Amino acid sequence: MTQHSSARGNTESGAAGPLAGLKVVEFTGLGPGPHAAMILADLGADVVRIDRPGNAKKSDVTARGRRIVEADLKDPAAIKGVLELLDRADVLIEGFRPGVMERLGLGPDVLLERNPGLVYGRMTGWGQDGPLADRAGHDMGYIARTGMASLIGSADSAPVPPLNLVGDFGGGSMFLVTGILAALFERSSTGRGQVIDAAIVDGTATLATMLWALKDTGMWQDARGRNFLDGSQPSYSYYRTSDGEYLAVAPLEPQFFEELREHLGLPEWTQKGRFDPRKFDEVHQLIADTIAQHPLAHWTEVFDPTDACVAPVWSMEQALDDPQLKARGTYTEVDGVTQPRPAPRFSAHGRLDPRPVSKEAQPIDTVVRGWSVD
Ligand SMILES: CC(C)(COP(=O)(O)OP(=O)(O)OC[C@H]1O[C@@H](n2cnc3c(N)ncnc32)[C@H](O)[C@@H]1OP(=O)(O)O)[C@@H](O)C(=O)NCCC(=O)NCCSC(=O)C(=O)O
Repeated sequence: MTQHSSARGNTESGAAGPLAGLKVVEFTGLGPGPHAAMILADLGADVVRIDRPGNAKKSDVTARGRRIVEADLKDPAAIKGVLELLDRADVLIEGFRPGVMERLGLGPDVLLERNPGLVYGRMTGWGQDGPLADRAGHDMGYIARTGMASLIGSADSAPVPPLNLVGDFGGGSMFLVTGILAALFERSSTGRGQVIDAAIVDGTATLATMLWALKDTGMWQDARGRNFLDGSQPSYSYYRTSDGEYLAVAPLEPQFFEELREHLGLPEWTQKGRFDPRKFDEVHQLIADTIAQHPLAHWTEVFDPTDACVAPVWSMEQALDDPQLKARGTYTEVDGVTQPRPAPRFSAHGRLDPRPVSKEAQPIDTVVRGWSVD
């Protein structure tokens, strides 16, 4: 019944990329689960998304590159088709509250018994166990409990939410993808799949390992607005230009700060003074006053050819015209929708293009037939 010896079996996706032939079933969730499924699809996997009836037409670009089947999972007849699909799958992704899949008869015990090679990816905020496992949550709360939110923002203000990039995607989807790929590697020698319990709190904590290392060596304070990477130090800060835009100024190393100093005409003592908290305000003011004299375009022209580690703070739209990103083709357009291109890049495949968003559901039987058992 299972096909776990082959991650490159029959598919209808015809996709290019290192994961071509990998069969993935995604149960539509929020944020990180769909993002992880998107990354696998971007890299060529044949991802089939199981959505609620009527939802396919609402798909947005985060659903790119997938085929969609609609199924009412509370209907036993629909579950039968879903089980047939999962019998043929390499990977499952779900992001419901713990226990939801079990109540649907789609828990890991049932599915791994039927398909021992299945890699069963579970994406949650709190994890599959612990006192909060059953509680609802969002990115903001997950990163708050890891101690990370307390470090972002200035000393005299509330923490600043780093959008949902740190928790949902940095600590969430990226670790789910890592777990899935690691389990597939292990399966290639054992033939067996396993359950991946990807919790945003665990991933976020691991993302911050360097901060724990710095704290251990006395180079990091457990407080907001007191550390060299949080914008409080003058040579790692945002500065306002004469046209009301912002410049990111980040020459941490002496040789790079020296380039900044020369181009801004700062006095020599600022090289050392920038690390002295008693001089922070003075150095900050000197840099701010100089940068405020010209518009962003001027500073970009001055600093782009240097190693001063200075960059314009673009809006999303401005980023599309950034010369470096344009040269790399970081963004592209598919069916009239601007979006980031798949990352990373593979020498064997060149630059990958995103596949379009499908807004039409396919019958599940068609997909099952296409995923023939080897
Ligand atoms: C996000 C949630 C709090 C949302 O909670 P709920 O809306 O109560 O959803 P649950 O997951 O508990 O349950 C989903 C229910 O939908 C049912 N369900 C799901 N799909 C279907 C289909 N296709 N058909 C019929 N029924 C369905 C499923 O059986 C469950 O029913 P019952 O079993 O009958 O209940 C939770 O899913 C969760 O904790 N997920 C893990 C963490 C997470 O994803 N957090 C948000 C990250 S995004 C983020 O932080 C951000 O955007 O910000």
